[in-house]
Amino acid sequence: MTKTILRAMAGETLPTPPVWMMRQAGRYLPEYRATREKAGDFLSLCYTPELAAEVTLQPLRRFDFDAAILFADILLVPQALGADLWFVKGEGPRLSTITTEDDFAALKPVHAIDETLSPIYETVGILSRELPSDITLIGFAGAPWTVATYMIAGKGTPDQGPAHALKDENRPLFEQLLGKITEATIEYLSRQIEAGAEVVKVFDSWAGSLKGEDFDRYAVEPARLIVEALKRRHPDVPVIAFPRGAGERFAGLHERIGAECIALDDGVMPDWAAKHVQVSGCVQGNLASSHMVTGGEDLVRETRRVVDGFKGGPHIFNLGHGITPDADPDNVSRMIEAIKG
Ligand SMILES: Cc1c2[nH]c(c1CCC(=O)O)Cc1[nH]c(c(CCC(=O)O)c1C)Cc1[nH]c(c(CCC(=O)O)c1C)Cc1[nH]c(c(C)c1CCC(=O)O)C2
Repeated sequence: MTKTILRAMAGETLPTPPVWMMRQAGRYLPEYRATREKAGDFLSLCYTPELAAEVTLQPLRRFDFDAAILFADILLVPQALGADLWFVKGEGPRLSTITTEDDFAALKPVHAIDETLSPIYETVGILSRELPSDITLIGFAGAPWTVATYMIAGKGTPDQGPAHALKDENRPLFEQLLGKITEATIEYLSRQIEAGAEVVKVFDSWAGSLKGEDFDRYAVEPARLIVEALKRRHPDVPVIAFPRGAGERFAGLHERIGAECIALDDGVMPDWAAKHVQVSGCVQGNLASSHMVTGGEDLVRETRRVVDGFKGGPHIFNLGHGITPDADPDNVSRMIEAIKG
């Protein structure tokens, strides 16, 4: 086992952490914008395997990254379950909403998702053949709670209010929806692994808005179920869980979820996280993505602080959240230089 990402996820402390970046294929790169133009729109890009593979590979041609992440989106699963999905320029995703028993009953069965998602597995297959042998291929899906927040509201919301409201007003329906997304996610990630994904990551971008017992029931438990089911089918494929905004609740999550790696956002300090999270296994993170816009001495200093903070244990360097479209690609090079020298 030579790939650095897999070594870190197996618990090895490396002299230099391997690095990749959330949204590393994205609008901050002119070559991404050109390929997206060629595809016509974002969803066509996701569903055209040759082009999706092309944009996945673009950042690796520029930067010394140790992993490639499949180019797709967490909202393809709701679409595969029968929700309408479209993107409004400058605003973000829109979906048909699930707020009643009838809406839920109209969704397709879980086994039908492959009809929509097979081009994604094809992209994974292309990447698994074309990637350099030292680069790890990461597949991903959204976590059930985060995906549900979009399915219930029909769009992104600052506080996930509509999903919290459904949870309070019709908990059985809310739990049925989460259960269905959980099952679909297990199938989707299994197919990605069978097509060649070497690691899978579960993005729970809105986990932080779940309070008290809700965090355990709707962030931790679905992630645990997904990991458990994947381990039964693919025991050797490591998992990254990213319950963004978990704060102090990041402590103990390796054990509770069963994931080899816990991804940290920039809301926790490396010193704290080394002591309370990294003691239990590999961590990924957590430079604030704003440094990719502002650059300068702060970028170098903060990059070193993250590297030094986690140097005592297994660590994969990453940002705390996705790189933004206004980022300067030169700052990515500076960050990697500060990590790898
Ligand atoms: C919540 C969420 C989504 N998608 C995703 C999340 C979870 C992580 C997070 O919190 O960022 C995850 C995601 N989205 C995308 C990836 C690809 C892999 C990667 O490079 O990390 C991944 C892992 C591509 C994308 N997904 C999207 C883009 C931008 C699309 C474009 O080219 O216009 C990319 C590169 C679109 C998207 N997709 C989503 C939103 C809210 C948006 C619009 C926001 C925006 O416009 O930046 C849903």
